[in-house]
Amino acid sequence: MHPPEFVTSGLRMRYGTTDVLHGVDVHAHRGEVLGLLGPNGAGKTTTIEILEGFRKRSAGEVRVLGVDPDDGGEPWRARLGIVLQSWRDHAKWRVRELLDHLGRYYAPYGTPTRHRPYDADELIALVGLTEHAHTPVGKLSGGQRRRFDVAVGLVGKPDLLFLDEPTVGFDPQARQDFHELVHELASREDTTILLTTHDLDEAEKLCDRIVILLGGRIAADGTPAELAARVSGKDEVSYRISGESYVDSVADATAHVRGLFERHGDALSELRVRRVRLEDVYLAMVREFESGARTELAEVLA
Ligand SMILES: Nc1ncnc2c1ncn2[C@@H]1O[C@H](COP(=O)(O)OP(=O)(O)OP(=O)(O)O)[C@@H](O)[C@H]1O
Repeated sequence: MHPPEFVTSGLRMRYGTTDVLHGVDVHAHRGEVLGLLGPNGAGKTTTIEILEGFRKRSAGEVRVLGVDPDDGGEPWRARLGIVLQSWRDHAKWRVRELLDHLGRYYAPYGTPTRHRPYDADELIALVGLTEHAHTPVGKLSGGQRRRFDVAVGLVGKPDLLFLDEPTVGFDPQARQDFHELVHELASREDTTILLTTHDLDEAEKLCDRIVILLGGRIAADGTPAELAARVSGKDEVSYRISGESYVDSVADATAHVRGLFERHGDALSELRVRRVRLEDVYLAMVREFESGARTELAEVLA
């Protein structure tokens, strides 16, 4: 197997006297879509900015495309694609013009297998902005602007793409288009993608693997199915019998439903089975973490 496209080991970050990353070990292989989840302030952006070479870490080992980001030169930078949480300049440039302009920076870094940059029109079509190719960037709507941000991140045909909350402000159609785009980039272009999102359904759909960061520490790392299995036994079966409502938490919903029919037959109605979703696991972990943090604080204050 190839070495990971990026890897951190014992990554620590301290702002002033506050530690925000306490030894984070995370990696992704080529073509993998990795989701970095966690509540506000967990350290996601800090982690991404260290990988991008925008922030100097306090301690730990980091390799991104085989290079320490603190020493990354232009050829290294040209292989990264970055979509920041917000980016507000270039208002007067038009969409096509600006992509064309930015694309030129990447031209010398093309390889026989990876032509750089993207053709501007192809890229504009890919993010669904063809109708706005000649609109000044400052006149795009919020969601259109976000599509444009994604195009800026992609223009150099990156090997490794960082997406920090890429779908904020997307309407449902834009969201679905974007999900298809991510799948296509990972499968057809072998692009490795690290993304943060607060939309758990999106993470479940998009990510091959998910890392949950809580208070600057990794609380979980696994496929969406592996994480959901952590609360296995918790499929929810709800139903009514003779007007009374019931909700059961069960390991094997099929067997449970069979038993219900055997015992109650026609008296059973409004049967629903709800499988465990990533959101349930995530919220349970965040609640557990927060109650632990409150206990710790109470102990300090006592
Ligand atoms: N430049 C800075 N100086 C001091 N503290 C900072 C700085 N940047 C971030 N922090 C702190 O570091 C912690 C982690 O912030 P970070 O932005 O990495 O979180 P996040 O997980 O990306 O959050 P969000 O979901 O809100 O984007 C927060 O407590 C934040 O206040």
